[in-house]
Amino acid sequence: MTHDDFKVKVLGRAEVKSKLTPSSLSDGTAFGFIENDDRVLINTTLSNYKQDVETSKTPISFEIAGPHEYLYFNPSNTKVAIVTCGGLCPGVNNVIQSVVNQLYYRYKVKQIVGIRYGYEGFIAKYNHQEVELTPQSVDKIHFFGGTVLGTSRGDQDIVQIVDRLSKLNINILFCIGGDGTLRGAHAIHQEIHRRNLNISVAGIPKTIDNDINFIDKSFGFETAFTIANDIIRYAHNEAIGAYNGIAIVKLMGRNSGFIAAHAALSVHEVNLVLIPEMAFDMDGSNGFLNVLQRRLENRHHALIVVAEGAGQHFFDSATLEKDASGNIKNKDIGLFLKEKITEEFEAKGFPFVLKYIDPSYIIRSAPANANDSKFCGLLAQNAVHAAMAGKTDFVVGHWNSNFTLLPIPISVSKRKEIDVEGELWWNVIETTGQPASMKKQ
Ligand SMILES: Nc1ncnc2c1ncn2[C@@H]1O[C@H](COP(=O)(O)OP(=O)(O)O)[C@@H](O)[C@H]1O
Ligand SMILES: O=P(O)(O)OC[C@H]1O[C@](O)(COP(=O)(O)O)[C@@H](O)[C@@H]1O
Ligand SMILES: [Mg+2]
Repeated sequence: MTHDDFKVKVLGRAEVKSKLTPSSLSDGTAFGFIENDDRVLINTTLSNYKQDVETSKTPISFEIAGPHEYLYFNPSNTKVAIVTCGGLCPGVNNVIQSVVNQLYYRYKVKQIVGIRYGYEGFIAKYNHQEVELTPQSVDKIHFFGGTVLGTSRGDQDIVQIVDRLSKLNINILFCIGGDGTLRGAHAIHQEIHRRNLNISVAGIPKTIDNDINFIDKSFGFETAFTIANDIIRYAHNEAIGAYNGIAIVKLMGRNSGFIAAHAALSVHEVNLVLIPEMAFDMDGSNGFLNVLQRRLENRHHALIVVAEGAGQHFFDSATLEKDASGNIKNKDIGLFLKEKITEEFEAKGFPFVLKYIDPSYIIRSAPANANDSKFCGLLAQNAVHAAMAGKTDFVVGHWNSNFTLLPIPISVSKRKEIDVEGELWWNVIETTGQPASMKKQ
């Protein structure tokens, strides 16, 4: 990937050149506007910088998000739509509320509609009516988890979506969702471009899985692993309450183990973490079952956190199922571990007590915690700034302490995963004391 791949698109033909009133103090000091060439480096190490200088390469960087002085859209006749798609995630209502408030109060955009039940809401056959959104109608929604607009999975016809956007005279579409939603947003942008329409498409990264590339965290992720933290601590009591007590907590994380890894790091009592990125064996002296038995022989209890996508290689790939959006439906690795442990230890006559805990949707349907609430508000404000400046096919992100904008194709080019040779995974290994490898020897 090169520097140019990271350039955010701007709508072609400017309709108006409205100006944003600067935010200023009573003494006249104004907060600065962002220029298009304000950028933050992806890699800030000195060695990387030296290497780029030596090879005369333009280092890869992201556009910094923020208010632009010149606006592409004229606020008085701008119409905006907001849609929420994919799985629930803490903070979706905070984002909806902050987009509405920022548009209404900061930009004086008064025409805002909510699309019901994800991309489905654009399609006539479902007969979902748009809802008008005002600061009053979104007043208290941030106190609640879920999404007031409703959501859905499943492919929808992009041509019909753009037909509906045109019919409603929408100028900006905010798509709140994960990688699937962003792929959909890009497809919508391409159809808009093909028809030469001036509609901006903006993404806001929602997913508890935290698997969106080049974004250091998606909103909702932190709340999800914080809820998991409590559950793991309680599970620990179950483990220590019995001789050779084993507690297994399964956490969401379809293809990436960020929730499991961060939750385990936040608890400290976890002894084994299993994630999709790490291959492991059941048998053999270094395999999972022997590692667990040794742990029990030494300490007489064990706390295991397993991400739902871990160990899928134990299941028959011929029976693989997909959800309506084409995402893999993982088999239950928690139940599988429970069965294997029971089989093995019973056959050996090794005493144990096992509790399997699957908090499932509980970690994602709650309202956002304080840090996520703050993060949601700022992501939303920055998405509005960029969209009003005519940027399109972008997702607002966060990197190296800055809010950023990146082209949607870049954000979905690859799923973000834990590097098992990287710092985060080593932190987990050092905190849990688990072996670096659980492969057969
Ligand atoms: N390549 C794509 N083109 C168009 N729509 C897509 C594409 N990929 C996913 N979508 C749609 O985006 C929506 C959300 O995707 P999904 O994977 O369920 O959730 P998430 O956005 O949380 O990853 C679904 O309606 C899905 O059909
Ligand atoms: O709601 P569903 O369809 O059961 O999906 C469960 C999946 O949704 C998630 O919670 C989040 O996935 P998305 O961010 O892709 O929507 C995954 O962790 C989990 O595998
Ligand atoms: Mg997804």
